[in-house]
Amino acid sequence: MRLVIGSDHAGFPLKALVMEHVRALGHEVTDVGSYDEQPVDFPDIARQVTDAIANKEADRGLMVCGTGVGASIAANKVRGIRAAVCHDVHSAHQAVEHDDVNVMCIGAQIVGAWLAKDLISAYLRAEFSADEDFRRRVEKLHQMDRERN
Ligand SMILES: O=C(CO)[C@H](O)[C@H](O)[C@H](O)COP(=O)(O)O
Repeated sequence: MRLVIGSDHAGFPLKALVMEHVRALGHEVTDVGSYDEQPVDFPDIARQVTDAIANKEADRGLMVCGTGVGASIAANKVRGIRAAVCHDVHSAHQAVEHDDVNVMCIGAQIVGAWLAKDLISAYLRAEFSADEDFRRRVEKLHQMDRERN
């Protein structure tokens, strides 16, 4: 899978740690920053992550900010993006299986490196279910997207 990964300053240390894990799992990673702990606004990074997905340069995204909250709010502003904060392994795979989440957001102030790696493994392993109930619900999300101003 082609993964685009981004963080703000608060997420940078954890992003640096987990990137190696993502590559070790055999995925291609594009890092859109930040590249150090200088303050940067998470919406700017979210835009780069979501652009890569919208332009089909990446299949899914991963964002790391302090809590994951700001990153998910920003990413969800973009058509076609279904972002979620996932801080437990069950949510990390079910978000994809049921809701076709394409940007997982994690908080570097909330989870440590080992849990982050487990969350990312679960997220990247998961695939959107063929179950018609889940497909119908996500289609309704697409419809809401189309109706946005
Ligand atoms: O968690 C975040 C947004 O939901 C951000 O990463 C920041 O940690 C948070 O906004 C605090 O900002 P600060 O500039 O790091 O104090």
